Amino acid sequence: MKDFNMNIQRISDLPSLPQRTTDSHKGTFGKVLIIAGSPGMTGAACLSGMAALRGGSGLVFIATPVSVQSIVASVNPCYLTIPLKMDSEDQLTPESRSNLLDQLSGFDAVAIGPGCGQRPWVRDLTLHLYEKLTEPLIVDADGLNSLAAADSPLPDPAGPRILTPHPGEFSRLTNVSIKEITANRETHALEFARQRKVILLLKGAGTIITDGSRIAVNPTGNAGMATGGTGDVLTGLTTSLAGQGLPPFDAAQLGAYLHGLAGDLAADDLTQPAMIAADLIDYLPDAWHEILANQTSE
Ligand SMILES: NC(=O)C1=CN([C@@H]2O[C@H](COP(=O)(O)OP(=O)(O)OC[C@H]3O[C@@H](n4cnc5c(N)ncnc54)[C@H](O)[C@@H]3O)[C@@H](O)[C@H]2O)[C@@H](O)CC1
Ligand SMILES: Nc1ncnc2c1ncn2[C@@H]1O[C@H](COP(=O)(O)OP(=O)(O)O)[C@@H](O)[C@H]1O
Ligand SMILES: [Mg+2]
Repeated sequence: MKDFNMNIQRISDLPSLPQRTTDSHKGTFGKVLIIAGSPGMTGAACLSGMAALRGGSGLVFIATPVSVQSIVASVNPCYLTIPLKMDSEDQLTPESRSNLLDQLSGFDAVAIGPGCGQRPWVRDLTLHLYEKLTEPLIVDADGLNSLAAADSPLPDPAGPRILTPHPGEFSRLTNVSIKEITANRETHALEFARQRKVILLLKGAGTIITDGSRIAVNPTGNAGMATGGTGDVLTGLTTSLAGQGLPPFDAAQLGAYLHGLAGDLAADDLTQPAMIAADLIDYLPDAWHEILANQTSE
């Protein structure tokens, strides 16, 4: 039985936004960590970090391999970076791993996966965080591929989890073909979220957000967003909203809505063929304007 009780018809259907009182400070809007990037895929780390900033986070940290830390850090001065040091087996050195894990409780939300590559350290860290992290964890891209490659069945997670696969990543996670997933998106999404006790955000035209019982189909977005890096932007945005204290379902739903709205505004100005993922970052302020204006007027 399909339960589409969460379709957004009006902006006022959206989850409530984090409120900004005059005495707010950086800590009010969350401190988030995004574990992302690798040689050749530093863009994914930068895009998700910048999206988290434009999502309203107070502080954004990007943990990235030390070999690309200066590249990532050079792209935007507003986020901070944490170096990940690897050993000869391409695992985190014990010092680097404990340094990172010791800091985790200080973050309000953590993301792993964009541009990480399918490396031993990514698999080890993703599985550890997925099982043990008590804060919200957003798993995307190579984090999802790590979960899919896990030998044993996924454990029940210790905290809220938001998984953000596109159909290709979801096919790896479920061993269901992309064709079958695309033909029965809601059924497969509901079942996965219910079985794994996670929030699933299944990307595509009409992104689905479900916790296994509620389901929302995102009405914003367009085919101009079929360009590399737009999913990395969504990861940053969703992580930012979760880090600002939105319940995970709401963070995913509002993240998808804002992301697609920025895409629609970008397409109006730039055309669908010409828009790129970085434009979504530039159009997020306009998307926020539209949502904030409507929230006060309705
Ligand atoms: N500038 C950068 O640094 C970028 C880095 N990226 C990273 O590249 C890595 C690989 O991710 P990719 O997604 O590119 O590669 P994947 O191999 O995971 O996924 C691409 C394949 O998934 C399938 N697919 C995706 N969306 C689909 C849909 N809506 N319907 C049907 N099939 C669909 C297609 O077969 C497609 O070829 C990730 O770590 C990602 O974060 C990408 O995000 C692109 C930009
Ligand atoms: N035709 C489309 N209509 C609406 N949104 C789309 C369309 N094609 C792609 N998108 C959106 O673009 C993003 C692509 O994510 P993903 O494939 O992970 O990109 P990347 O990994 O390159 O960053 C998703 O949010 C998806 O919903
Ligand atoms: Mg992606």
